[in-house]
Amino acid sequence: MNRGTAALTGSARPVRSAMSAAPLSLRASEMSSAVLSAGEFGLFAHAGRMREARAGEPLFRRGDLGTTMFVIEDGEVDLHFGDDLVGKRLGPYEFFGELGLLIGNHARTADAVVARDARLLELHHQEFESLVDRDPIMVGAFLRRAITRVVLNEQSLIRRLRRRNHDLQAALDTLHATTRQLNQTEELVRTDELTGLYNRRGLMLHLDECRTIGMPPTMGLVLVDCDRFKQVNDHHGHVAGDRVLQSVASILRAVVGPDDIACRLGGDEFCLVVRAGTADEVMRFAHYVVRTAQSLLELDGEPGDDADAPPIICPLSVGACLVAGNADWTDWYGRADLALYRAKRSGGDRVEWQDAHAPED
Ligand SMILES: Nc1nc2c(ncn2[C@@H]2O[C@H](COP(=O)(O)OP(=O)(O)OP(=O)(O)O)[C@@H](O)[C@H]2O)c(=O)[nH]1
Repeated sequence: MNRGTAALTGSARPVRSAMSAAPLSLRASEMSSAVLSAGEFGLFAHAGRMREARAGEPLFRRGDLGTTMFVIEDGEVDLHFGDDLVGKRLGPYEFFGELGLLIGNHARTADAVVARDARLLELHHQEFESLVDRDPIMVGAFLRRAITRVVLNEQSLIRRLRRRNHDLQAALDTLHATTRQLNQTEELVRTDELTGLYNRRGLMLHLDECRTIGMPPTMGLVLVDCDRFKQVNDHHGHVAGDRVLQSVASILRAVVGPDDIACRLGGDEFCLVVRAGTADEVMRFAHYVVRTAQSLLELDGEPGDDADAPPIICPLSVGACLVAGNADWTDWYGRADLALYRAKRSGGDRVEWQDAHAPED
């Protein structure tokens, strides 16, 4: 055991006067100082042991149960508190690990590693107790200082954690706002601007999503195309044409349930993808669309109306079919398009059905 007192009395660098001289008049910053006075160092050296430590040598690790305190006589020691907490570098006459000394078997809160070759005084729990008789005033003052330091450290930690919580909350809020914006953007990308229905991209993405969670064995596809729509544009202008397209969208929106999709594929072509297991179910959707357009046309052309007023709707041609859930869109569309083609060729304003195995004309 190296008591090291000779080294202390001459070389000790008193950072301020002995604590016992005026402990009560000290400011909080001084009360929390981790630097020993020459008197304290000399007293502790009576009971503790001096030891040499090489740069890089670990003195203790976080979580180790400690019963000793260290004072640096010469050299430097780094304390790492882990995570993103700021570490500390301690120099001559600074002490650390005092909770191990005061409480005994206290889990270390930092890794202590020698940063520069050091000469250290190590003081054990029981060794410290033996100093109480030797100089109770100085020991009392040290204890008061050590406790103040612990309390101030705790308070500073709480403040840091509060700040970090606040920063985290702010980061979460930003994240939520960004997610909301992303969702809105994604919604816009999937939506047809004129009608508010899904656009072709939206329909494809929706079908992809349905495929990942499992498609029903059969679905109904209702392909809708405006009849002689070009004439509406040519006679009444593009704005009137837009209004007709919006009316078609309203009819489709009115007929779909929560599991169905109404989509504007492009131009004057629309479709419904509906949950259906039979031809009758699909045909109900198809007839509803054509008949609603017919009813609106009748209203539009009532006696007394201005014959040259822009129309609110135009006749619609519809091709309908049942499709297999595991088939792809090209197959679905090809089949419904055959029926639509027949409806157009027959003069439009009607529904045609395409059976799975019917001869294709
Ligand atoms: N107003 C308006 N017109 C559009 C829009 N998109 C495409 N069109 C027009 O829709 C018309 C479609 O013409 P066609 O494909 O010949 O269709 P149609 O006149 O209905 O002919 P059939 O289907 O054979 O009865 C074209 O004149 C396009 O310019 C749009 O967003 N708004």
